[in-house]
Amino acid sequence: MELATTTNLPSSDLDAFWMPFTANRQFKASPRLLVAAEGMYYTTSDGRQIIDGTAGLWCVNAGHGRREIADAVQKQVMQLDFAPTFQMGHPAPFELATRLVELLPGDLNRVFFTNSGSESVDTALKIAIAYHRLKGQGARQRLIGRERGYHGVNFGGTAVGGTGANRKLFGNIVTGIDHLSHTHNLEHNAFTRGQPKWGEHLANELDRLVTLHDASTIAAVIVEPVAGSTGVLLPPVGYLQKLRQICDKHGILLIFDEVITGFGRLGKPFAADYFGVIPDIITVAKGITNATVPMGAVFVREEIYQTFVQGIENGIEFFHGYTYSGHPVACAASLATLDIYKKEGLLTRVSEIADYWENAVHSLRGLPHVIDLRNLGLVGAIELESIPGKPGARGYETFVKCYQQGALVRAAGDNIALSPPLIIEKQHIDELFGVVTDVLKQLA
Ligand SMILES: Cc1ncc(COP(=O)(O)O)c(CNc2cccc(C(=O)O)c2)c1O
Ligand SMILES: Cc1ncc(COP(=O)(O)O)c(C=O)c1O
Repeated sequence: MELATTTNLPSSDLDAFWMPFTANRQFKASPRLLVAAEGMYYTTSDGRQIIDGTAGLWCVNAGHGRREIADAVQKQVMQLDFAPTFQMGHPAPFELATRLVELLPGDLNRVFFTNSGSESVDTALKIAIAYHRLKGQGARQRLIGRERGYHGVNFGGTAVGGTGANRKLFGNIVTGIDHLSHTHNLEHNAFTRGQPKWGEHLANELDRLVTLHDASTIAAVIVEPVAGSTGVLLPPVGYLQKLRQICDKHGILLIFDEVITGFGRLGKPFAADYFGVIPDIITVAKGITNATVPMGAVFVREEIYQTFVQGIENGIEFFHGYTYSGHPVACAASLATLDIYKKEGLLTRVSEIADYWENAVHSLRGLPHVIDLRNLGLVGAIELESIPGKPGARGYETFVKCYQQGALVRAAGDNIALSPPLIIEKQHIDELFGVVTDVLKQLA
């Protein structure tokens, strides 16, 4: 089968696909199509090579076109394309779960497989509520998220998420939700290299919510250790540690949503390792298969799992799951991905290049409309001053101009987020920031 390599798609062929998180009319009037990818580069439908500054969508950690993963997927499809894991099984998810928990800190020993980050988040939230019920504390149903948080698009993740645009069309889909303040503050932390110094005290808001609702009604707090989708907000020094302490004090479960930070993004296997804070539950997706096949997972502490299996007399302990939980082909892709991470040291490689990356990010200071620069590990953000009355317009213009001039970046409002594959070399960093610098200089 010949793969499409040029954009000879008649415009009518663009009609049927309802694109996610996209201005469909604007895109279809001037489509940006990628037709191939390898290593650090995409090939556009008009034959241009552009550098991937976003690892696709924070997910192609090992770089594009990995033959090892393709071979593993092909072999699995021909050997066992699909088998159910409801009251049935096949070897791959058991092998993968064992491999995965070896990477986790503490006693996060058990893995529930999903198909996405959104499914991982909703699974984690259901586990938290059910856990408390099984412990005889069924009143603990409140879930606490954070402003500007992103936890996917299923009902639970939307409800605990903190971005108005992602919530306003859907009303009050889940009750019993509250939010902590976000931690972004330009007055105190602008242009900070690494973790901001101001803001630990914001974690104390959790104590205020406990006073307001009473701990007996609160099941869990869910945060992204580094908030990605909103434009990269970093935890102030001490903030996550404070959240952990307050959760422990009140018997509240702490959930780290590591869909972005998981699998080496910060220079450690997980953000939990990087910050030295072990949550009760971790959600992942994206890098788990290097984005080759959709997959997610939820890691839970041993005591949570034991509460389920001991809390139910006999039979099914957790009435939850997806047709494709532990899908053979997704598992094969993930096992091959973990092999690459191990062989190439990608779960810790970022620590070797983080300083060079940091200097590249902060080299943008003083360019037109740049009001903040943020970095940690191999994540970066450029905050641009909004055009009055047109929030997001400058970010979108920067994204389109970067695409036209040779780089894929991510616009989150007027923030430009950067999160390249972890295989990036210094010459790629120079290329990426060369394009970004040129584009920023062109901004009116
Ligand atoms: C922290 C977090 N949690 C959950 C999800 C949902 O995962 P799925 O998409 O696989 O259901 C995400 C996904 N993160 C995500 C997805 C798409 C775009 C962007 C962006 O930065 O614009 C970020 C995420 O970043
Ligand atoms: C009617 C119906 N809806 C939804 C689902 C859930 O689909 P998935 O398991 O892919 O989440 C199923 C699964 O069997 C189903 O039969």
